[in-house]
Amino acid sequence: MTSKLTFVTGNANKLKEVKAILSKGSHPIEIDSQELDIPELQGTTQEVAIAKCKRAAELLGGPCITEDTALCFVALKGLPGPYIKHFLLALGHDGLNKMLDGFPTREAWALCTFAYSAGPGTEPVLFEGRTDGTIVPARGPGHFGWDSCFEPLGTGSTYAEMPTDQKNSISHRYKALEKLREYLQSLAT
Ligand SMILES: O=c1nc[nH]c2c1ncn2[C@H]1C[C@H](O)[C@@H](COP(=O)(O)OP(=O)(O)OP(=O)(O)O)O1
Ligand SMILES: [Mg+2]
Repeated sequence: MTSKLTFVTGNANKLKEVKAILSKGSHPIEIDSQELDIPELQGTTQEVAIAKCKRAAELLGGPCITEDTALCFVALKGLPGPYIKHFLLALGHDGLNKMLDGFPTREAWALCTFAYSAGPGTEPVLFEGRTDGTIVPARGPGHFGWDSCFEPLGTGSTYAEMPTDQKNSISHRYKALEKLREYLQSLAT
């Protein structure tokens, strides 16, 4: 039995990965999506995620999930973090690399925060996934954000160079979704 879940996002690449990941496994979850323009709070990744999910549930008038992805540089104590979208837009892959010139490390971590709301007026539940890696000069297709300049630890490839299934088995998004899947299964039993 698959349960349908609404994912509120404006990012087609994210939607594709979420559908691919949740359609697999012993308890597949079917996803439909709504593109709502929700302003993103400034704050910690948790605060940003909770505010977005609360707003999405209010606008939808029902249960939903939302997701925020942060790219955190060790040398910058976790920044750009949830503001990566603006940094990527302004600086591009080269600029993200140049930001780290002169710092002792190019290590970074990708952090995915899913938020599940049972409906308007309820407190969203958060599910986080983290993948450690290094910021490298872009390699591979550039169609999904900073995929081409993030090389997960021990893989020798950037996310962009990996086959989809490989990224979807190690990514920050996969790890967060597995926790969300477990939670939804616990609700169903
Ligand atoms: O796996 C990923 N690999 C590479 N880049 C990624 C990934 N996941 C998000 N990204 C990019 C999209 C956006 O530039 C920023 C996060 O911003 P974020 O607000 O979470 O995404 P978004 O505004 O595009 O979609 P949404 O409508 O779900 O908020 O990092
Ligand atoms: Mg966003």
